[in-house]
Amino acid sequence: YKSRDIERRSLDVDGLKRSFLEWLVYSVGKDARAATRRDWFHTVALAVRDRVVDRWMDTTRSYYQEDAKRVYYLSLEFLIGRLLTNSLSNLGIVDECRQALDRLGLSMEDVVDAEPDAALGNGGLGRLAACFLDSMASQGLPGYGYGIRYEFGLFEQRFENGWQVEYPEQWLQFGNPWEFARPEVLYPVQFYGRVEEFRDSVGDRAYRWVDADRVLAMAYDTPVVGYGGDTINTLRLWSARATRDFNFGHFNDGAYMKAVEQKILSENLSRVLYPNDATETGKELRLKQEYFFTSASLQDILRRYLQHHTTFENLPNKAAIQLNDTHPAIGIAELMRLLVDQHALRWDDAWEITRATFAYTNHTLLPEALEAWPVRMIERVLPRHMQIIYEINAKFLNRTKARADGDNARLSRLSLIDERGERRVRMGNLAFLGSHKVNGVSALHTELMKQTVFADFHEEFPDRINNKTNGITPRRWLKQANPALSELITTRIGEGWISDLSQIAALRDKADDVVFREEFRRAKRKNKKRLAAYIARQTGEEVLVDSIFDVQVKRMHEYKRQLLNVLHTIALYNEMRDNPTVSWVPVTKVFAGKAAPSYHMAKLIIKLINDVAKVVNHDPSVHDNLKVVLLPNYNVTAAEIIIPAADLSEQISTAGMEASGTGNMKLALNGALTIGTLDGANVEIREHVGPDNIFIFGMTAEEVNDLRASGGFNPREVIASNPSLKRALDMISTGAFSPDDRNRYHPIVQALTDGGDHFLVTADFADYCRAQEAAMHLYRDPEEWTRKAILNTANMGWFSSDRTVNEYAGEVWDVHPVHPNHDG
Ligand SMILES: CCc1ccc([C@H](C)CC(=O)N[C@@H]2O[C@H](CO)[C@@H](O)[C@H](O)[C@H]2O)cc1
Repeated sequence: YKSRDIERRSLDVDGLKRSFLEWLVYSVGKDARAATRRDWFHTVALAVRDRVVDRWMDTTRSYYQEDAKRVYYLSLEFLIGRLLTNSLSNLGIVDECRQALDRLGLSMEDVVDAEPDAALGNGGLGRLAACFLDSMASQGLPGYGYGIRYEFGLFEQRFENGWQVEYPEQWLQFGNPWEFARPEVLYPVQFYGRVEEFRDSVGDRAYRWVDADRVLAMAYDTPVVGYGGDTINTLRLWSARATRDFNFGHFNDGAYMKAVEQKILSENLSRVLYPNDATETGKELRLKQEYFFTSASLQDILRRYLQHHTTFENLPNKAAIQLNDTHPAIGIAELMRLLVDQHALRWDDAWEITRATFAYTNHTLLPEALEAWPVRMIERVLPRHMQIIYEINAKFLNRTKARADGDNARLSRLSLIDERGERRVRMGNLAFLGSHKVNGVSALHTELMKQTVFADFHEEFPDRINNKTNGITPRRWLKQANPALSELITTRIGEGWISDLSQIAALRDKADDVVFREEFRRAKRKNKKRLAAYIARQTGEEVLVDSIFDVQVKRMHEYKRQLLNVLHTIALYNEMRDNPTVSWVPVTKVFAGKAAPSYHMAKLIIKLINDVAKVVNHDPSVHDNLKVVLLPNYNVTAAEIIIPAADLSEQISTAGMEASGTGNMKLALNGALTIGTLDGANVEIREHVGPDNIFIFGMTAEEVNDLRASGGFNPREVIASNPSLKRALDMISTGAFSPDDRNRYHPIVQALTDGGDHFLVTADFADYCRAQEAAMHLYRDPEEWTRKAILNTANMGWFSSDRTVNEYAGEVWDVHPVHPNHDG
């Protein structure tokens, strides 16, 4: 059915204006005079939905009609951000909407700013999932996202006296106009209970999971508008519901809290996102969240499949399930349970189908981030799954034993169970074993996976590990975030680059075009003015627009080495104070990023940056030559303001520790020059932009490994031999930046000295300063700087997530674009 009222779907200014007024009055229930910015946002969003729903249904209908193979991206995180500009831009009606609002006396910016970020993720992994959704829809691939509809997303970060303080992020407070509640899509999910063994109809041993607690998973669907609006895919997020909202028995006994206890406890499952982005907490509720959304998603996937099929051997040809890290890896045991216990398949058949259906992406090698759930906990929370994991392990080790010829150390490394100390289930091993393909997220990372965490598995299954270097969507991260540069590019090479970023290479020869360079600089300067205004609003600091904007924006983590940047900042500060007559290149150090609330060292680094900023920004002896700002509450929307304004992109992690990075890609695409180590995707960025257009420094991953293995590294020696490093560290340790608490930074200084400087900050300091000087020196030559900046933008085409998802589609998922027919 399609509404005959074509008005409702018209994309012209008048049609939009009328829809806005319709929705405001009849849905938001407000008169234009009384409407708030938020009311107008809801109104515009509802009107945009009208322009989406029909094509959404056409898309889904086409998938059914063609019984197309679908991709299911299972992720505990989707860092979506705002959706209004994205939807308008992908539908191609941004200007029409702006004009319609204008005629109503409204500014588009005000309406856009009223939308809260959907911050359903921590950082890289969550944002990658969101970029992949945009790319799958824009490439016409039948891709579904499955996750959790957290009531509270990633916390709001505020600074109080320079310290990070977390506040609940209530994104749903005023409702979410983009989601469609699906109360009829409801699945039971069980926890606890016990397993009963029985003989099935043919006398075979069978198992049933009984006396378990039940929670209901209810679906909320959000349309994913592809570029051009041809394909509109679905993001299905699960919300926990109690099987019984209210217990009258308890109520009648006056036990009011008990009356709603089950409801509260059940709904806790989708209450809040765990704010750790690289340290597993081992909390039972986290395990239950992982199982909750995975079980509901698999039940939904099988229901959809069984609408066209009666037996399961075809499942791998109709569904590709991607595990976004190990967080949904329990899904392997869950699919086995559904196939064996509920659909009575033979074990081996079920295992073949499971392995052929799943694929797993690893996003980190950090030991503390690799999930390993206590056997005792899984036995209690998911008793049947623990049995199944044991069975999988037994069959695997029996099969492997022959090949291991007595190398028990190897067998115990391969085992799904870590027998050392408290017995734990290695979720990475389970994910690897239960998948037909396993990938890393950059060329270097994938090689390191084969050499370290999965070395034994790589030997066992030499053709399973493959590389899929990350990417970013050029729609949000260039077209929408940087209209100044996008319009310039489109005027020069047309707009094909938006859906095929490889076309941006046509800008290469524009690097030598002095006029284009001037226009490129003007676009950058416009973005820098916008950021300067944002910095003033957020921190009160006035920064010099023509200073070099040296940007490090990412989660706070020791391996990302914000500390190395701070030490350089202090060294530069000292040099400027020592040489006030020198004509310095003015520098604005821009930091932003959240620390996991329980990660105290990261929170101390935040305080240090704020303390250094306080001293430097108010020291008249360096005037405006150096400003340090730490912007609060870094999220997708803040990134869209900061990234287009950056001149220098800080990608300075200890080599071998950043799996890929994606901020590095966004910054280079927006014309920033990278200063970085040969880590993660920095290696491939250098290959594409050219070694002359990037500032590389520091040890390679191999050198880091050797140095660590040698055990011979003594940071105190390095510090003693580097006066500017020593001076900077002495200032920190003597309270130069914390006169109110001189020992505040003892833990940091300790970690960098006697603590062995695990992240090799002191070891890379000198070379980092050399690279910084090279960058400052080049910045004195705007023409040469701009030429290199243009060559960065022009050579970042390969880092589009369209390329990445097409590689997955061809080499892992075996899925093909479907072109929905919209003239149904
Ligand atoms: C169990 C707690 C936890 C939560 C999240 C994670 C993520 C894997 C951390 C993460 O976001 N990793 C980042 O993933 C990006 C996308 O592939 C990469 O670009 C980053 O290098 C990587 O740090 C690990 C552990």
